[in-house]
Amino acid sequence: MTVKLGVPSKGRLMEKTFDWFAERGVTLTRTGSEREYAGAVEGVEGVELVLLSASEIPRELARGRIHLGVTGTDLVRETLVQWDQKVEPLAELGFGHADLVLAVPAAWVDVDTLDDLDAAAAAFRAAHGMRLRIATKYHRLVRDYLRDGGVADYRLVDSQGATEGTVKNLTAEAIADITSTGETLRANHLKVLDEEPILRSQATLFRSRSAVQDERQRATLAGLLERIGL
Ligand SMILES: Nc1ncnc2c1ncn2[C@@H]1O[C@H](COP(=O)(O)OP(=O)(O)OP(=O)(O)O)[C@@H](O)[C@H]1O
Ligand SMILES: O=P(O)(O)OC[C@H]1O[C@H](OP(=O)(O)OP(=O)(O)O)[C@H](O)[C@@H]1O
Repeated sequence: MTVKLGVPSKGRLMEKTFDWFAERGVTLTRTGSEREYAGAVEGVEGVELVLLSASEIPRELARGRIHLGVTGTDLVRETLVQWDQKVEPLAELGFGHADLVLAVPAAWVDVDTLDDLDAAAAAFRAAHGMRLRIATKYHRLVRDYLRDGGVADYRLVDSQGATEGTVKNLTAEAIADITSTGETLRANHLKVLDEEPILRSQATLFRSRSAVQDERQRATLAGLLERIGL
C-alpha cells in the first residue's frame, strides 16, 4: 500500500505547497488535463499525491484515508473535534497566513472590544427583540471564543462565502472570517475588534494519527519525512 499525501487541488495553496516540497527534493506535479485532479510524486518511492479541496483535507486525515495532508490550521481546528487526537502538526509551511477575526460595522464607533460587543448585543436585543447575528463559516471556533470572552446574546448565521457582504445585505450585524490584507473588510465598511484574533492560521503539514496500516507504509512515511527534513 502506498502512502497518500493530500494537497489542496488549486490556487496559491497548491502552488506554494508544490514549491515547498520541491525545495526539499520532492517534486509534486499535476498530471493529465488542466481540469483533471490527478497528480504525481517524484523523488521518493511509494508516495501517491491526492488533490483535494483544502476544506476536505482535515476529515480525510481524521478518517485515515490520507497519511499526510497540507491545509490551514483554521480548517483543522474548525472541522475536527479534539483535532490533536486525530492529527499531528509536523511543520508550519510559512505561507497561507490569515487571521480569523470578528468584525463589526465601521460606523459602530462605540464598539471596539468584546465587552463593547456584549453591551451592543444586549442593546440590540432590547431594541429589536432578536439576538445580534454574526455571519461565519467557523461555527465551532467562534462559539468557543465568544463563550470564553463572556459574550452570550448573539446568534450565528451560516455563511460559506462572501461573508463580508452579509452586513450590507442585512442578513447579519457582524461577521467572523479569515483576513490577510484586510482589504475585503475595509471595502465592506467593517472594522476588526481591537482584540487578539480568534485564531492565527497558516498552511501546515499534518500527519494522520490513524492512517498507517502496515510496516511498509511506516517505512515509506519515515523515508519521506526524512527526505523533507522532518
Ligand atoms: N485571503 C487569504 N489569504 C491567505 N490565506 C487564506 C485567505 N483566505 C483563505 N485562506 C486560507 O486558505 C485556506 C482555504 O483555502 P481555499 O479557500 O482554497 O479553500 P476552500 O474554499 O475550502 O476550497 P474549495 O473552494 O476547493 O472548497 C484556509 O486555510 C484559509 O485560512
Ligand atoms: O483580507 P483579504 O486579503 O481581503 O482576504 C480576505 C478574504 O479572503 C478569503 O476569501 P476567498 O477569496 O478565499 O473567498 P471566500 O469568500 O469564498 O472564502 C476570506 O474569506 C476573505 O473574504
